[in-house]
Amino acid sequence: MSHDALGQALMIRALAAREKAYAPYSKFHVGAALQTTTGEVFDGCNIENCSYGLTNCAERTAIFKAVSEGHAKISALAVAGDTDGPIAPCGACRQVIAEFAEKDTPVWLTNLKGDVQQTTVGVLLPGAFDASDL
Ligand SMILES: O=c1ccn([C@H]2C[C@H](O)[C@@H](CO)O2)c(=O)[nH]1
Ligand SMILES: [Zn+2]
Repeated sequence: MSHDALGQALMIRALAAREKAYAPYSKFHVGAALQTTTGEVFDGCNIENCSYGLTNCAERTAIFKAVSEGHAKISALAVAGDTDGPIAPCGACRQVIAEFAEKDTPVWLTNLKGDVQQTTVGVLLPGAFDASDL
């Protein structure tokens, strides 16, 4: 599959996962989809809680699903939300993404209008704290 086709497939999967969002408080629905280095695809949605700080973002839901199934290496990621421009992952998710991806791992950020920003994990979190700093 070409790079562009992979991005398209993951964005479609992220948009589908977004439909499952549990977001009764913010009403802001987000979906994410990733491919692992072993070729599997995992997706996730945001899951809120009445104790707001316990919310899990879509990106981390997808990553935790993959890691808990034994796939701890991400080779590509897409995120979709109903934003004006392409969605911007929060800082917490950028750090968690960095844990399981390489700096040059491609990331597609999109919205419901079809705006797309193709970036990389290293651009999303320059100067990341990582395991080599420990
Ligand atoms: O990239 C993002 C940005 C926000 N959210 C969620 C968290 C919360 O449930 C809602 C509003 O911030 O959107 C995500 O899941 N991913
Ligand atoms: Zn987040």
